[in-house]
Amino acid sequence: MTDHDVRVLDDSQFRTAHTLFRGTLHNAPAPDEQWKVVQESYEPGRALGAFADGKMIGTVQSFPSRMAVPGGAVVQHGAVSRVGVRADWTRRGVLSALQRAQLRAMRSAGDVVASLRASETMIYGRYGYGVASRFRYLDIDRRRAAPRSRPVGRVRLVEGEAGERIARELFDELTLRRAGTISRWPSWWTLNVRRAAVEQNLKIAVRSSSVPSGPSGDDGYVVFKVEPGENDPRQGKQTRLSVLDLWAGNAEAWADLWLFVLGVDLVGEVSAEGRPVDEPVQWLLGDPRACRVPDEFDETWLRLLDVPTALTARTYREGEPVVLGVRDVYLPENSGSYRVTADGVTRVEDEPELVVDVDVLASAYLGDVSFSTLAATRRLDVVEPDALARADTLFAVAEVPWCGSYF
Ligand SMILES: CC(=O)SCCNC(=O)CCNC(=O)[C@H](O)C(C)(C)COP(=O)(O)OP(=O)(O)OC[C@H]1O[C@@H](n2cnc3c(N)ncnc32)[C@H](O)[C@@H]1OP(=O)(O)O
Repeated sequence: MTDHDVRVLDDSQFRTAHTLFRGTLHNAPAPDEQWKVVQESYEPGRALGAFADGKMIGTVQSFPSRMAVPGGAVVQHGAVSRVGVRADWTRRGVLSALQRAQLRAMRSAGDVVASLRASETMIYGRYGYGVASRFRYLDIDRRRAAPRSRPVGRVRLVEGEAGERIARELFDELTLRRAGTISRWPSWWTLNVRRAAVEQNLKIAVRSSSVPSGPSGDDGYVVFKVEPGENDPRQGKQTRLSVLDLWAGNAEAWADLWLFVLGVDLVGEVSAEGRPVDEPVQWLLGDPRACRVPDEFDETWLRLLDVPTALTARTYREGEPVVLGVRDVYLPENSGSYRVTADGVTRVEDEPELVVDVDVLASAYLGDVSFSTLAATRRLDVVEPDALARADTLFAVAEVPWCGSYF
């Protein structure tokens, strides 16, 4: 018997939930103007609240989305966000109750996977979420960078709603190719681009090739902002240009967009966050040391909600089969043995050769970490030692997973 219960919220309760969540991040309630934009991002049926004595004490929410998995298939995805429990109710099992209800609700709604960005790394593993992609920060000393080439296509600044419209169209065209990328929901753009465009003076530059490929010829964009720094007469103006969102349909467009931001005058440093770990920006530069990687971070915390469907959705490399045993406490119907082969996956009664908790399977699922690494760090049970090499071969991917959308 608990002293709280969990319910699906109706739209009259969304603002209370949002205020509660902001409070758990030590932020004041959203002012009315901001709430007008934020409320569109609450989806009926996807926001839950925990209640005690008739008062909301915790909340979780998810956005409807899709995610690309290795091999190119796209699965239904719940993007979990706005998780918070009031400070006077923490460590009494409220989040656990919310998670139990949310995992069940998302699975029932047909979400094959869920993902989130974790405020702290100790929270979500117990609920079956595992780190499945990483991102990195870049800081480029623009005056030292000495780019090796010049743009070969055309990069133009597009202002106002036209810029956002082109960026959205290009994003929809270019995402869901790399494993781990997700579709964005309409309010993502309203909150992260339209509102920020006004508040933070965001700029959007669009790249087109000299030989048009698609109908518009546009094949990439970058959203960035420039924060003027102190005017120090010894060093010139230390102004920072931050790359917030950069997507390109091909290598030429990618290089042109980076060369464009590196070419903006009166900027001391070009920085970026949330970039893929395999992005070779330093190779564009005459002085590769001008590009520093100050940090690498966990990005996607992935939850396989429907393990058989998720395992079947991705492809596998040529190799000998392996039998994986999966343990899932919160969604026990996922527990069992799965025979993974180059041709697909079947549920079996065989004894497993490797046994993983569902959060560890999530970490291996997009290909970011191998079973051998997980075994070496004591994250899985090895019944049959030579199964590790077989699992590594089957799950290997050519390109590291990356999401590139913060929520
Ligand atoms: C996707 C996102 O939105 S990320 C944002 C997450 N929200 C925040 O960080 C806001 C501030 N924090 C909070 O609101 C709360 O502390 C929450 C939501 C993180 C946790 O809520 P709680 O109701 O305290 O969690 P609950 O009591 O169910 O904890 C379950 C277990 O997780 C552990 N746990 C929960 N939070 C943490 C934490 N931050 N660090 C370490 N362990 C934690 C608890 O100790 C407990 O362990 P036990 O089962 O061994 O006793």
